[in-house]
Amino acid sequence: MSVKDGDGTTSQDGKAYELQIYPRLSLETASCCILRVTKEATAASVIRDAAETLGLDTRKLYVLAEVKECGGEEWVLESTDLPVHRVLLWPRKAQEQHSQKEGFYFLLQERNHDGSIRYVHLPTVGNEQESKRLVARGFLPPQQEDLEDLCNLPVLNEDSILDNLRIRFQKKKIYTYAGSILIAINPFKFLPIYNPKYVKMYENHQLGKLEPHIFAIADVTYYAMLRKHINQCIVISGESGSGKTQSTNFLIHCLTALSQKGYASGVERTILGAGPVLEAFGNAKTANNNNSSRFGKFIQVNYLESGVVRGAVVEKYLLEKSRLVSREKNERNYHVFYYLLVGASEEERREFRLLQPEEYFYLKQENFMIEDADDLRHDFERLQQAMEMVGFLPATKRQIFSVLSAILYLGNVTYSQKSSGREEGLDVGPPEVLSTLSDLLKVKEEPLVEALTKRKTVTVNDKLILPYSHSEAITARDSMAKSLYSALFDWIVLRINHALLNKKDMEESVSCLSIGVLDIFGFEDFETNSFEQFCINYANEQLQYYFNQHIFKLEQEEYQAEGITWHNIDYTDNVGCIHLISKKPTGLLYLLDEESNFPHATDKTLLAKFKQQHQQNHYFVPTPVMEPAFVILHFAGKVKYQIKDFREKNTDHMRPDIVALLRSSDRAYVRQLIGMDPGAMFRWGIIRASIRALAAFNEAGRRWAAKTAGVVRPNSRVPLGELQRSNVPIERMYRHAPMLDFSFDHSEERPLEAFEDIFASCESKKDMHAQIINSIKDLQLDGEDPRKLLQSWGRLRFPRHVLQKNKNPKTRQLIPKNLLDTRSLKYVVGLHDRTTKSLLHLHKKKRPPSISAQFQTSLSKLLETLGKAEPFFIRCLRSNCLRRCK
Ligand SMILES: Nc1ncnc2c1ncn2[C@@H]1O[C@H](COP(=O)(O)OP(=O)(O)OP(=O)(O)O)[C@@H](O)[C@H]1O
Repeated sequence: MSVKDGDGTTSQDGKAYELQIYPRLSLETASCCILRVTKEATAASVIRDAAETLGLDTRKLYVLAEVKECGGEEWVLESTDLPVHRVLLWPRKAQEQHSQKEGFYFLLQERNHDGSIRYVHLPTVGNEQESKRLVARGFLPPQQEDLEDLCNLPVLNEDSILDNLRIRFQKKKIYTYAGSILIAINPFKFLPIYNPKYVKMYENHQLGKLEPHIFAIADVTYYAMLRKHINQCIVISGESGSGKTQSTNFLIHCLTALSQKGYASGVERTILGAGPVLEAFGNAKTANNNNSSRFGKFIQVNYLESGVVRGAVVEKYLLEKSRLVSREKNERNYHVFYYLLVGASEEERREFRLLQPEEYFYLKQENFMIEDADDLRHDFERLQQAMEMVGFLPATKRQIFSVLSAILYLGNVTYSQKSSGREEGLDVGPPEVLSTLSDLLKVKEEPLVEALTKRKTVTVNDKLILPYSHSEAITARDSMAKSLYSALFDWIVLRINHALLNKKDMEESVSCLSIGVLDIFGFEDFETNSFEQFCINYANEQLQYYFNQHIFKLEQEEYQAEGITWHNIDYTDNVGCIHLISKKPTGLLYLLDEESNFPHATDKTLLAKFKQQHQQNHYFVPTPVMEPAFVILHFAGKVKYQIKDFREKNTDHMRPDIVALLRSSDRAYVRQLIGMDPGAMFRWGIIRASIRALAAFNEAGRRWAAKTAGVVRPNSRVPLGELQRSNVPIERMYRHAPMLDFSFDHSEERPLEAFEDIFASCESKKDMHAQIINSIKDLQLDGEDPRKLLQSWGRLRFPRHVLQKNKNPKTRQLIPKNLLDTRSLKYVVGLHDRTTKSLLHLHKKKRPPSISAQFQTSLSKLLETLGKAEPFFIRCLRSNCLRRCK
């Protein structure tokens, strides 16, 4: 796709876009047709134009499918979907060159009258099966050098297993079974085995009948769920860069495709948008992977009993917060910072007060070089498009970017010892950084400086204010940045879940079936391991235990119960290690919590406690007395953990004085981030959007009136102030909501003609009012009746001619429907807010739960969900670079 300005068809944004459409039909046609369309062109109009251009029989039915070869994805567009919007999510190169070889394109396919798609050229499996049958009957010699299932190896040892995997991998067979477990070796290159033909080929097939494939696992879980009415889960494990996230994407795609028979539903579209948003905020370039997920996730796809997707939920685990303030050389901070800094327009740069990337302390610690500026610019556009797909209004996007900018500025806060002799404490600066910070976060400078330099402690009788030492102040500053970012990430996950929610989920009576996919960080053993690795490896111990239970223990018990002669297989039972870490009351995590709460404790006393309590434990390996570290014998090997900062990291919540500071912000979004009332901002966001739309309606009316009277007024916009003056209830609303930031939203500026279009969609003034009432009826306006507000809006001028002439019954939704309901938002908050609350110190108890306790809670919740489901396992392996698929 390419963008052309000026000539030809133009969209609201003044651009015409080129689409290349490849026919995949039973009859021979031209290899491709090129259309020039606007951003608003629907799939239906594109199909019509393509069929005409290609000279096809227009009585036949066709569908348009978006193909993303690298993800194995093929999404059939609904007639109202907008193809150009999809293209805007593609990588830059694919957008610019838009040929099939870039792996992103549109297909035109034929559709049957029952709605199913007519697939042509399905791969044939007949011959292969025939030859297998001949081999089985002894007519052909067995010619297999490699086996699809490791369980069939005549000799089962490490060498034979690795040989088999290697031979298969060299033949580009990256998948192998070990019983029902799928082993996937990352080929680091695209293999053409993921398009919908393969989804179809594996549909409703018994595992093992066809070549091993990830779609086979998706298919088995889907049909097992429907047949047995039991939830299913797929646990994906493997080291960083082994392909877990890619596998998750293939699975989610297949699981939704199976259910929709080729059509993308609203949920899938939201999932589609959720991916790039989560990726921008939760992924970063690391030494092992240019796009490494720095958080664990569990995506649960919910189904109706009929097998149709009805919603989805994303749960996240342990975002790596430390990356925000420091990381290894050649690694990067979260993608979104670079997207913003390189991709923002001049206007955005001014608004968010952006500097050059190398001017930020939080970004310049690594060997800083941005060679991929064009990609980053494109990724920023893609991110914005994806944010829109999950329902972020332009104003919300701007609030998010302001917070990101504030986080970066925090890193530039510096300290020096107070110069004036007698006064103790620190000077904080530089002044321009502090004033920008105060402006971006909308907090007063004085309390900001206080929070950055002094600790406030409240005791029973007294309030103590103590100045930080230099290193304590740096920790406090970084802690503020980390907490803000992780609150932002939690908020984004929450809003994605809100967009993915199906209202039926709120009704208990609706019976629920689901398939969950767990993509969680693998076992870690670095040169220096700390608290983060300790938590991650503990999660892996728990998952290994779950794996053992299902693969060995339960299976063997079943054999015994059925009286089958069976020699129990020895497996490494890791329950001892789990007890060492988490058994009450002396497990390492409990000792850590104890020492984290004890005011005089240090890392040293913590280590002494560990040693004293567990000296005799087989899983607690002795270390030299002086070494500030301890070693644990994990199922995957010994790992040495440095005790330094364990206590501090375990209690790294948002500090109460920082919470108090942010609560005083004049920016509703910042207050919302720290958990005041997630609903409030959301409601006001919608009202604000409605008011803006109405202001513009009004102006369009004026313009029309002026035009018909032969006068064209140059000033095309009513200042909101004018609106305010003329409408008493609106004025009252301003008073009721002093925190609202009603400054005009420039990024939302659209030509007024666009609003005439909206007028055109309403049959009458009554109709327009009905739409707006409908849009805001769920909102609680602090006792204000929305109808009263509308009465005043009724005084706005409407262009009579448009209202009279237009009889088009199709109405247009001003604000996405699924985002209009605060009840559902509250429901999602209830589901996911536990960790946010803890993080932000909002618990009723005096002390919020420690980070490890929160992690343990979310892990137990996960294990409980997994425990109720039938599991499948995918083990991802990272191929080494010498033997990668050529
Ligand atoms: N099946 C596959 N086909 C083609 N390329 C793949 C496949 N699996 C993985 N890759 C490539 O390998 C890269 C790393 O994979 P991925 O990000 O999924 O790893 P990961 O295990 O999730 O890593 P991390 O734990 O760091 O997030 C991907 O960016 C992709 O380019």
